[in-house]
Order: sequence, then structure tokens, then C-alpha cells
Amino acid sequence: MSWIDKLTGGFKKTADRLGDNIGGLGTGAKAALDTATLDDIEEALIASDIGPEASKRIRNAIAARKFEQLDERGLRTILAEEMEAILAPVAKPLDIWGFPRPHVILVIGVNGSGKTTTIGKLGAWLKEQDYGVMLAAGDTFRAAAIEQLRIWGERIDAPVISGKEGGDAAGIVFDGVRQATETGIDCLIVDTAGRLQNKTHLMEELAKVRRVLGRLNPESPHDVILVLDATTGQNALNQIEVFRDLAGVTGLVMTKLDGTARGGMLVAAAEKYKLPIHAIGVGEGVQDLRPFDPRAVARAIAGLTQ
Ligand SMILES: Nc1nc2c(ncn2[C@@H]2O[C@H](COP(=O)(O)OP(=O)(O)OP(=O)(O)O)[C@@H](O)[C@H]2O)c(=O)[nH]1
Repeated sequence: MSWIDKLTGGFKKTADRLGDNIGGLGTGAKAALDTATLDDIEEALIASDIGPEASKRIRNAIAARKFEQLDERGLRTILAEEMEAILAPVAKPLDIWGFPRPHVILVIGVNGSGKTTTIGKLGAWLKEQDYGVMLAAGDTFRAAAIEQLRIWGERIDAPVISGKEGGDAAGIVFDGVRQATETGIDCLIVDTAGRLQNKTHLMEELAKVRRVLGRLNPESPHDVILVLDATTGQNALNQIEVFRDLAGVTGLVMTKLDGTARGGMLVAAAEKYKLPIHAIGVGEGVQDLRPFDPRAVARAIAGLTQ
């Protein structure tokens, strides 16, 4: 299946939900775009997880275009254009720019958000572009997390630096940078623990990892990527705020966009936080993470075929 088919399929429930919500606003006969209709469109967008800020912006943009009449297809097209305008400024593929190598990417997020799977998929994507990739198991709190990363390492043929359960994350990251430097690896991707329940400990651990990295290279970590589970909707949006303040997030990866009706939250996140969105995940397979294409995603959410 092509990526675009996968994307459209993944967003189908989101598009159906938006379709149900805007149904009747433009179906059949042409509907005049009066204030009441514009209010209904705004409400339909909010009910589709697009968020109050983005929904208002889209409403105002539609109002400014002074349509007298709009059928449903026309409405979907305009929604796609306006969502693309919100998404485009935040769509930024990951760039491996750090010199001296390795470029270090810290990956953070709550347990179960898809962090480890994303690291594996991201590693595969970078390897496809001929970058040398190494993984570091900085989530030392669960033996299962370390094992899961090792399995991904084998799968994508990337070395994995790990220690014992309960070990020192900063020590593993230090080893990772040393080995990556010695072996000429371009990119070190670091898994971290994501226990928001114990914020103080989490902060201390991340601060220590950052200190160690900073001593080796003041520009490191080059990226701090927050992985979010799109199926959790508003909860995922709240996590952006918490982790941004705790961990200095530099960009986002949104996962599990396949089979959720809440894909609209991408637009809400883009409008509210303006953080770069590097990639989206639409499945558990190694090929299921790709750079974020704002036009394709906006059209998929609006239920337009590509
Ligand atoms: N459908 C779908 N499932 C995904 C996606 N990304 C991850 N998953 C699944 O979500 C589950 C949790 O993913 P993990 O990668 O283990 O998440 P984690 O954040 O590392 O969680 P811990 O290992 O518990 O810290 C796994 O079953 C993954 O296969 C995605 O894009 N789509």
C-alpha cells in the first residue's frame, strides 16, 4: 500500500467524524454562508478536535473569503486549504545537522505513547537516507523497555547501547556519545523514561542527561522530541504544555493516527503550540512513520481524496 493510501486510510475515521459534523451545512442544495452557518461550521470543527483557536481562525478565514454559497465539496476544499495554512508552518522534517557527530535526539513522552516504536521507525527512516544510527536505552526503569529497544535495534540493524534495569540513564547516554564518536555514527537516538507521575525525579534525570550531553558538546541534545498518542486527544495537548516546560521540547511526533477519529488534534496542536511537527505515525510497522506532509494531511482530515 502506498504511503498516501495509508495516510488517507488512517485518517478515515477523523474525516468521517468531520463529515458527520459538517453534514447538512453544505449538502445537497447550496447553502448560504450567513453568520449562523459560520457559527455552525466553527462548532463542527471544535467537535472534530480541531480546537477552539484553530476553529475560530478557520471560521474567520472562511468569512473573509465572502462566499455567498458553498456546497459540501466546496466546504471540504476550503477547510483543507485553511487547515493546510495552519499546518504548513510547523511541518519540519528532522534535519541531521549536528557537528561534530553524533547528532543527538532525545525522545521523551509518557509510557505507552509509542516512544520506543517511534525510535525504531525513525531510525529506519534515517538509515534509508544513509545516516549511521545508534540507539541508547535511557529508559532504565523497566527491563521490558530496554528489551523492546534491543529488538528494534536488531530489526533495523542499528547498535543499541544499554545498561541494567535501574541503572544511570546519563551514564548510558555518555557511553552512547563516546561509542558513536569512535565508530563514526551520525545520529544517536536516546529513549528516556516517561513517568509523569514523578515529575521531580523525571526533571532531575532529564537535567542530568542534558548536563552530561552539554559537557560533551554544548549544542547537544540537538533535538528533544515529544512523542504523543493522538488517540488521547486533549490529554495529548496537555502533555505538550507539561513537557515543553519540563524538558524544553523542540519538536513533536504524533503517533497512532491510524484508526483514531481524533486526527483533528494535529491542527489544534499546530495552532496552539506552534512547535515543529517532524513526523506522524500511522501504524506499528517499520515503514509507518514518515515526514509530516501538511497538504496531504489537511486533505485527508477534510475527507478529500488526494
Ligand atoms: N496503531 C498504531 N500503534 C502504534 C503506533 N505507534 C506505536 N504503536 C503501538 O503502541 C504501543 C505502545 O508503543 P511503545 O512504543 O511501546 O510505547 P512507549 O511509549 O515506548 O511505551 P513504554 O515502552 O511503555 O514506555 C505498542 O503496542 C505499539 O506497537 C502507531 O503509529 N499506530
